[in-house]
Amino acid sequence: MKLRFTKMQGAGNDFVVLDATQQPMPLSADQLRRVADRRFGVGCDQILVIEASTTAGVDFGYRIFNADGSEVEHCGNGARCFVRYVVDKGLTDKHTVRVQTVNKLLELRLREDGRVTVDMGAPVFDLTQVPFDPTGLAPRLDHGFERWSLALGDGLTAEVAVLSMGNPHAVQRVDDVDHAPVALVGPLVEGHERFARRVNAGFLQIVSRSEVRLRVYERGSGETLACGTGACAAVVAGIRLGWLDEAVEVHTHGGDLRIEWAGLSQGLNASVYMTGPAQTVFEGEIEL
Ligand SMILES: N[C@@H](CCC[C@H](N)C(=O)O)C(=O)O
Repeated sequence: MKLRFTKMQGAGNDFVVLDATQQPMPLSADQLRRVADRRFGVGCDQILVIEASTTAGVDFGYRIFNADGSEVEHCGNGARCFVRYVVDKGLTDKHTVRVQTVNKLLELRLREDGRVTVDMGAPVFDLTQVPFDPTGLAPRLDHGFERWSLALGDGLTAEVAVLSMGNPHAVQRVDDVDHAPVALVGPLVEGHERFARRVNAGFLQIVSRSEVRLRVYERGSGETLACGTGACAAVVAGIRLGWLDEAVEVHTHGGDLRIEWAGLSQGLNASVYMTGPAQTVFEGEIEL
């Protein structure tokens, strides 16, 4: 079977985008892994599948698969590439589109300067929804928000803030992201037994109240150059812990994202807004 694809990237988080608006594209987990493989396939962090929608007020369906073939709920950088794709391909003439993921309705806006702003929805702090099991742990509280000490084995621990942006995140503060042990600690947090569906592990360096640096070891894909939902989760955690103001520039190894959340002034269920780049890299066809 021949598969036509578009390769895209947002702040260096890269995607294979598949158009399933005309016909369904039921790929097996093996086929998804092959597409994502950087040596035997196209290579990407995530595969994004664009589907037609039959729901009133919803323009498209949006399915997301990690490089390991697992289907996930949300992808922030992917959402920006999504709107760039449907506009560039003429699948819509709207510059604000509404898309349905497996658990969220997102509004994506293509701006005049080519960047994209996404209403990422409200963060979720209910631990059962992350899901995270804190049984037997005593949280450390700052400004009323918890951080949990996770035992990682061999005397290692990580103190993480836990929340969901539709997908699960555990954010820890580090002094310097360049020297943070992401390759060692990332997988231990990602697969920690307290996270029943695994978790994205964020490493956050505070530069000032409006500027941070971030690395994320992503569930199902390993460390990526940027993670949009990870940036939202890290900024929301930093705001709740009293470290950050409501608008924050996030520097990742792949580019910069702007994250805004007015949760302390407008209520915890205020939406998080993310703005950043989205680009097409090339198009092609792969035999599966
Ligand atoms: N790169 C993404 C997140 C993709 C999904 C994530 N790995 C998960 O399993 O939840 C982003 O930009 O948000």
